[in-house]
Amino acid sequence: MESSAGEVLTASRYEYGDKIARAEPTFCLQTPQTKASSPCCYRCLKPLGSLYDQVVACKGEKTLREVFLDGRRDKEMPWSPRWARKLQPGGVYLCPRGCGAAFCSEECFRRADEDHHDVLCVGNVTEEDPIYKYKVLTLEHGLLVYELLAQVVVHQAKQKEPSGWPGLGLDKAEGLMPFWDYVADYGPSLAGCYREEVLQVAESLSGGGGKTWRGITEDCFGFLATTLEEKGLPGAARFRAEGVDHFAKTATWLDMTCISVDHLSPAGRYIDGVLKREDAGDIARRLEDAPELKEALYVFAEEDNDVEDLQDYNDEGELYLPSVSALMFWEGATKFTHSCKPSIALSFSPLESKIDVQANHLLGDGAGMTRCYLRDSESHSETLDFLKRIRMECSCSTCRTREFLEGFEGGQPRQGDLSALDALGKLAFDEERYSDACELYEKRLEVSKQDGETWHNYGRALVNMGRWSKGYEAWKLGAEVTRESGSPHDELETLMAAHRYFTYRTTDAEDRDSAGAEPSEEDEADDRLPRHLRQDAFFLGSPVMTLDECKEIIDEAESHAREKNGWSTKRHYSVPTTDLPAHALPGCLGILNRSLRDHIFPAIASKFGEELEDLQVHDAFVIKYSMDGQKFLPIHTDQSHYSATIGLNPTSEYGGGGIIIVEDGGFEEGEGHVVKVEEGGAFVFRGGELSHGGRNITSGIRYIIALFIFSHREEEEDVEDIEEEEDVEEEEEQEEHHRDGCEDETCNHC
Ligand SMILES: O=C(O)CCC(=O)C(=O)O
Ligand SMILES: [Fe+2]
Repeated sequence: MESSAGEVLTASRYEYGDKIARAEPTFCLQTPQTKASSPCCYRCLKPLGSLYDQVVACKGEKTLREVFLDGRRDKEMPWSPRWARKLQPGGVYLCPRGCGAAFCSEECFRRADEDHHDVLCVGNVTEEDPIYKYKVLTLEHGLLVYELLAQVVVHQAKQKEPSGWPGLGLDKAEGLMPFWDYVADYGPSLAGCYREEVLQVAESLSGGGGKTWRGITEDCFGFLATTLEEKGLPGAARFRAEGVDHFAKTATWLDMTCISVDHLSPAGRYIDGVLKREDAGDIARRLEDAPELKEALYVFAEEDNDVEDLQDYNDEGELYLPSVSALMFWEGATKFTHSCKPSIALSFSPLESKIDVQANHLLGDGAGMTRCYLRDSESHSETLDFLKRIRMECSCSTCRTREFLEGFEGGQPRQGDLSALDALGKLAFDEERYSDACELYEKRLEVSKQDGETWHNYGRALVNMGRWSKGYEAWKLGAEVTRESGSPHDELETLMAAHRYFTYRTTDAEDRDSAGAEPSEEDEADDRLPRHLRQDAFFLGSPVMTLDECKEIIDEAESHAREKNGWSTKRHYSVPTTDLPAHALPGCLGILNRSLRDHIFPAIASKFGEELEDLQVHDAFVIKYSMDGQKFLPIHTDQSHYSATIGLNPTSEYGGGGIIIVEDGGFEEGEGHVVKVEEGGAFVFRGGELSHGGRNITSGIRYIIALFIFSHREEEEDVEDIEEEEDVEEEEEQEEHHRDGCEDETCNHC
């Protein structure tokens, strides 16, 4: 995709999370509630000023002018995160007409004026002016979407030719319901950041207040039309002629297509960062010299607590941190085909003011980029009904799968159906709709029991759903039937070999007692890890293998690679590592099995409350990072409940390297915590949950053993949870059914 309009809508191959394109937002609007405490550019939504300015502003006690013009913008902060360097000290330009709008530069102000701000600015108008009245009306009712709409309308009315509203896809808007019906019917799907107000208004209006939604919209339309006429804009007559219905339908389309932005402001992120750091106490002490900053740290806590209390509140998510919420319109965002399981996600990078188009799941060659226009999940029939009204085709693969499976009506698929089952199964897998994938694979296995590839994929889908035991059973069964049929399946054989070779699974109490390697008290409060990771990761307190053993494993792996086919690069599907499976290295396997039994499993059991006999290694392999081979491993999550990295050579033998665990919602790519494991040491973490990767090495060689471990217990509980949830949902549905007064005599519920 090249242009900001997002014209090119097919992708080449992208993995989950890959950035496909970047674009500038067309129009932005920050909510009034967050404007004062988290000041951002009126046009592009970049945070204004320096980190210091932002922290001072977050108390909301000073006006923007006071914050930015008090001459101390560059004051140093006690902690300086890398991303803060991207903030622009001094980059604040206030609208010279005095409306209060603040911009990141004069250029941004000029461009806003060119687009719409010269008309919409209330800096030099009286209370009698229609545009003033428009703003008061929308503000009163929290109608942020009408404010954003005004920007689009003015921009369009400035054009001489009726070129269509920029990228809005008017044909789609025409088929929609006007905003007043949309609010009534689809209220819950409104953009998150202003739904509260709009729903409140909806409620008060339905209670018989003087005005109606339609009345408010007619007033808005009238004020705006008059303004365009008074300013003599070329498109004024056109706007008036299109009428209020059209205006209200476009509001609906804007609401559906705009991007709802909600993130911590720099001050919020800073405070969060301070509180997550081990040296928060130190930082707080240094803040004594900077009273404004100290106050800012405490301003969001209810009482005058100490730093430890604040840290606890923050860890529990109880501390309110200053944030930015806004609506954002990007022309390109209206052009994607709808899918209930969209292939892309749109997110906003505030420091650069860019919209990122990211892959939501694996996108194969030429796969269409799709976006979901419905904000909250609705029932499938409601979705279809809605799409019909906006004349959109449903490209949703869930629908296609349902239709296809229902087509069998309990019968068996025929030979001719197999390729369609394969294709839908692959699509479901790529889109991470694993239960659909399982249903499709099960259907296929009804007629092709000896198809190893289907057994393999079926097991993978189950494992990805967290149903480890069932997935393993599928692999085992698949391996048996394919072997019996005389055409064993390579990958199933490898998987079986891995399990046969890990023999440490002992329930022998004596063995367990002699192990005695549970993590010590010091491990529980491991100061090598930041606080927020300690629930999900730990270092083992003592070495899990000797230095000689580490060396023996490296030598064995290298000589295996020399004598056989080198290192493998194809063993892992989405994030390929340069590795050798542990079960191909008999010496390594013996050492590892001992280490698992004596050290690693007891430690996991104790730290995460597991039973030893529930733990099972799913995969274990020696990885080699080198300058002329694999240098890093992209950010990912593992197919595991717990993952472990065992260091095999000293960290002094390579530059860079280590595991990087990234924080969700980081301001900067690569922001995260780096963990380095010394030879013989081990680090264990929730590999299926924490996003992590192998950090780039800059010199030398890094050898590790990576382990993927599952727990049978977690799976059982997960399945129970799902079943419980389903029960609750069914109960709720039944209750609703009764409330609605069912009149069907044959109804099963009544
Ligand atoms: O390099 C590391 O320590 C991490 C390896 C890893 O994440 C993996 O193999 O899945
Ligand atoms: Fe990993």
